Amino acid sequence: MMAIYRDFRPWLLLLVRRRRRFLVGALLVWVTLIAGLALLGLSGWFITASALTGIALALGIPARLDVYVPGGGIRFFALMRTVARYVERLYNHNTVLTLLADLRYRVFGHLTRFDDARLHGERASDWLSRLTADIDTLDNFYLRLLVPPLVALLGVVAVSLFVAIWLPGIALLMAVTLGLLWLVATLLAAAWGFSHSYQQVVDQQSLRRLVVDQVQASAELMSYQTTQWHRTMIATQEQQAFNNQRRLGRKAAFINCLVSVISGLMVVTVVWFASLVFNQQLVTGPVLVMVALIVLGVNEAFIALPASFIKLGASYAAVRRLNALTIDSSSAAPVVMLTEDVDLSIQVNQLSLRYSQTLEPALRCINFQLPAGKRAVITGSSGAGKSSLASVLMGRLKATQGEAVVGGVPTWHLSVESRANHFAMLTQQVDLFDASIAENLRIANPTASDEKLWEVLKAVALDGWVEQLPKGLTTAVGEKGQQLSGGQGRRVALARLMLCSPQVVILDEPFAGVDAATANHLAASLDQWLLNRTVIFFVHQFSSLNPLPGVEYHWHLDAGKLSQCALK
Ligand SMILES: Nc1ncnc2c1ncn2[C@@H]1O[C@H](COP(=O)(O)OP(=O)(O)OP(=O)(O)O)[C@@H](O)[C@H]1O
Repeated sequence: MMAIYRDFRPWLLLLVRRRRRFLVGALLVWVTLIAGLALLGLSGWFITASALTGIALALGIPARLDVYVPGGGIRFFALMRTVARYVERLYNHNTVLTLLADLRYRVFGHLTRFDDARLHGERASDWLSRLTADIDTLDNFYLRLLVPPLVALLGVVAVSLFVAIWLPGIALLMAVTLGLLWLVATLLAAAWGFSHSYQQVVDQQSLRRLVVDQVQASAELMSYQTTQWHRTMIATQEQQAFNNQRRLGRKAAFINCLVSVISGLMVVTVVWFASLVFNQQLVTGPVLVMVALIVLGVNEAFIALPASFIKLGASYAAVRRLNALTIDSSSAAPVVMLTEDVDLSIQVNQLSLRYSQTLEPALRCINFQLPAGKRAVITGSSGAGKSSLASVLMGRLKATQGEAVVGGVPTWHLSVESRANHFAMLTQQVDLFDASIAENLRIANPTASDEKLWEVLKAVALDGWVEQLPKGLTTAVGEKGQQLSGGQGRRVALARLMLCSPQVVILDEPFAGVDAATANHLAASLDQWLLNRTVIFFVHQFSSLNPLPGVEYHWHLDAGKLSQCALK
């Protein structure tokens, strides 16, 4: 129980920050409920009183009934109920959207502090679940799990006090029974459905993963003739999820049935006791009907409780997964801004890196210095550690030991803004958005003119190709740039890089996927653009096929160890 509270606590604290909104929202729900009960009770009283007065007059017994006050009261409560419900819906939806923004802000805030290894360590479908389903589950928390039980409890107090004016004994019976009903609809429902609703989230997550794999790897599954095997896995997982859901459904139905039986029995008992009191002429007929109707009406506050509380386990599963993000990002580094006129030389001291899931370090005790405005090349075979070193230099990965210092500041400690303003990197895996060529280029510089876009496209030898496309710059590149060849995608990414003005540039395999003539063209353009910038090229081999312009230093990486080489 304590562990559950501990896990929910940070998210409840978010609600506490908005406590005024929360309380006003709950008050509006309560006012709507009370207006509904008053309308029901007063209407019952009025109809019964009118009928009895009519019968009395028909029998020749003198009788009198003021129809104006109760009639006015009925209109007042009917209006109040409608207005309160409208305002409550408006206000509480606004609260939920505000909460959603708080939740997303908190989760995205944690994500921005992750390094590359942590971000890539999770599957895309898992991130999708966390950013959509988990947050949505939590955002239901306020409207389904906090406000309704509070309003139901306050409703019980108000109704019991009201009934106690005429029938104190019956009011006590009602308060006790409704209290019991409250416990059944909240705590019992939550405890009973906890493991199943928790499992439901786990099952959905597994299903989502399997289905995303099936779609993304459909070509491989088909070529190895394993599509059927994978489909069977999905079907098995689906069956497991169905079975669990069925069990949860049965429990929910049982709790609902229990709530209906208890509330039904309570209504019968109240009417029975009230009729005994009526026989003793301690209470009038209209009051008896009014009490019976109010007791019937108050059940409304309990109807939705079991369905919400039986899913507490699902909220808990979502909270635990989101909490894992908070814990992971708690080692966040302080953020330091680089001043504008700082000398951006690169200095690497005793730098080592080991990924959490590996035994061997990817980088071992690396030392080198690159003066500002100079160009270097770091070579290494596949798996030697080039991309890892590039990520550490960019401050996207935290070194296990030692540090990479740029402009006198360890890169890991640099603010996102400083890195964006001063650094640029062409990675091996380029990311293009499902947008037009122009939109993909303008990510680097939203105000760049069409002329500027054509200029950088020319620098990467793509101008001719774009010119002959019917839609030119507005041609869509497809999801992840799938409508471009690998080499074209990399050149669009390189052109995008050339639209910014970084002082430190890291180019990981800049000529991969292009022929020798295009590589020479790119080298000439880069030579011009890289003027006065501090540059490191990462390549497998440094040869005539790899025309790296203006390089003055050459280091070689071998199994994470760096050694200096003579320039040929
Ligand atoms: N996210 C990761 N988690 C665990 N190990 C990793 C991760 N990324 C890289 N490694 C490991 O670190 C070592 C260096 O990898 P890295 O990608 O830096 O090499 P590379 O020289 O860039 O290779 P390539 O030229 O093939 O891209 C490899 O042994 C690799 O398996």
